[in-house]
Amino acid sequence: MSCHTKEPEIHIEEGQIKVLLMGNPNVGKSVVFSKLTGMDVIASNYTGTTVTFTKGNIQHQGNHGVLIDVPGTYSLEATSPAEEVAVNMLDNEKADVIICVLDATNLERNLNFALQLQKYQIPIIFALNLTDVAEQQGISVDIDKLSVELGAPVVPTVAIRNIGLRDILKQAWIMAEKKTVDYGDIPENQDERWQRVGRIIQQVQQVEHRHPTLLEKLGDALIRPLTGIPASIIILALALGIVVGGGKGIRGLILLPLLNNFYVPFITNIVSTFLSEGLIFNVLVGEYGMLIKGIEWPFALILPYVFLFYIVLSFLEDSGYLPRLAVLVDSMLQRIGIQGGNIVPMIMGYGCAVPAILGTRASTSQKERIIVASVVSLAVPCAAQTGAFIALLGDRSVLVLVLVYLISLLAMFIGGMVLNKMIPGKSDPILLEIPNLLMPDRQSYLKKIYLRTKHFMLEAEVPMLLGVGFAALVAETGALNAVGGFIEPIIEGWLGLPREATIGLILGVIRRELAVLPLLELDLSTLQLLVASVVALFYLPCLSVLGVLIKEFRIKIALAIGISTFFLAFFIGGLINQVVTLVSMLL
Ligand SMILES: Nc1nc2c(ncn2[C@@H]2O[C@H](COP(=O)(O)OP(=O)(O)OP(=O)(O)O)[C@@H](O)[C@H]2O)c(=O)[nH]1
Ligand SMILES: [Mg+2]
Repeated sequence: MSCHTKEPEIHIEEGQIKVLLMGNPNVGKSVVFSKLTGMDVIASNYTGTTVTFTKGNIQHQGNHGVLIDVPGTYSLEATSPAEEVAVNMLDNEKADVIICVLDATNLERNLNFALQLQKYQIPIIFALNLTDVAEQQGISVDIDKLSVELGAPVVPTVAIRNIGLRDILKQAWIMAEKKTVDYGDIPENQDERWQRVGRIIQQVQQVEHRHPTLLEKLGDALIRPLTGIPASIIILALALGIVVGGGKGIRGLILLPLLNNFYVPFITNIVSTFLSEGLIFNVLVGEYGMLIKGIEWPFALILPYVFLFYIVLSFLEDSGYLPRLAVLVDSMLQRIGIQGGNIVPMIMGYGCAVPAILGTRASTSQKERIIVASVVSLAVPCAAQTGAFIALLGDRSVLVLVLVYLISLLAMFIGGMVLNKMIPGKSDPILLEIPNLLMPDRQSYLKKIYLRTKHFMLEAEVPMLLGVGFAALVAETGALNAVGGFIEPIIEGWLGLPREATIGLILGVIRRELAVLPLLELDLSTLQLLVASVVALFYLPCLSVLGVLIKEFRIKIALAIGISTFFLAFFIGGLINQVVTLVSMLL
């Protein structure tokens, strides 16, 4: 998952070979890519992790080449934008070699794809991956026979442990030398192909019937409603407990005391030795001081939650739990016109909406993509905004905190149903693939958490500093009064909030959590907290989300999403204020 969306350009120099990494979804291509290139790309245990291509450099004994990580695809007739990327790469890139990764625990389906690839007449090396999991399941494959059947080298690999990868690299150059290949008779149609696959499987694969492992039993239990639903409730509650409780602990016990007892006096002292009180002094270390809030907000308030959220999310991703959750909620989601598989990008939206929206590329219908992207932009608070909500409400009113999240769920559901009715077309029923339940690989798990947290810090700190600086200027120069006076009827009349709440609305344009954080500095009643939080929840997708919406859909759709969330924010927030005020007057 990455918050930047620029697609790399492929540039090949003289003498370099170009290698495509292809295969069915979720077979370990991205792990192979990371290991061979040393570049960090995200790998997760579900279909559709990679939705665009990434290019990296490889070398072997002084030879150089370019390796391209491609989204997984079930067949060469693309059914989703992600698969389209893969098929286009094959058609247009003139690769010297293809490394086709096969899942040893799922050989039949993988071989079907392998045979389809052969018609391109490009040299192929097969990496028979996940052989560790296959072994646990009692599956063994005769590598030599498979290699003869496929007319190409087959290398057994365990990508997460680097096993077999050096061999793959060596073979890549050997095969690139061969300009022509001969795969013999390539099956013409699907039926012939499946028959051929069946014959190969009979020749090369042996399955020893043994008792299912504990992980396999657990994996099954998590899908069956009777055991799966209670388990999902426990898992989600546990996840919430870790993020909310853990974040609060880290913040209250470690970060805030450090900040208030050491950092703030220290920095205020330094600044006051150079500056006397005045505008610049206040912008730096005053109420909204850049050096105070610009550090406190991202590091002490938001970071603990973002960090813990990624610890939990990455675990759910790598274990293969998310597709299991998707099966359980499938019937609920069908009601709003989307398949269960879309729960994956939706859950990712609780981290950041940008990768969530990109993740919809794995979806097979444009209608579903728009529904998921809209719902995530409208009502799913990102990890940073969740941190801000907890900071604002955790101590003052847990009830409001719970209400905000219930309202968010309700809005997702209603929003989805309305869009389902509004947008023509229907979603294709597709069987969701359930991966093996895996124990996350410790090294890649930690790396992923590190990458995501680092990315958040880089992405959040600059806008946060600028935003805080802007807020300080506006507050110190009195410009806020001018703006505040202009929209007073809305802020004070309709929403019942103090004029200073306008700062949140101005900053919220930049990032979602900035719509919430300025409220911390105000003394709000419980009702005001609720109203302000609801407005902040729906308010606007942040700038980078708007950017990705424009890129992924047409600008018209991006604008429609932006404008509707904006108006809904004021409408729903105000409605809550007016209704509660009226009811309390009547009582
Ligand atoms: N046990 C084990 N796990 C593996 C191995 N190779 C990959 N994995 C895990 O399998 C999952 C899928 O890996 P990815 O690299 O994301 O798969 P992909 O083929 O890139 O998937 P898409 O991008 O969705 O097409 C991840 O959770 C990996 O950690 C392996 O050899 N053994
Ligand atoms: Mg991938």
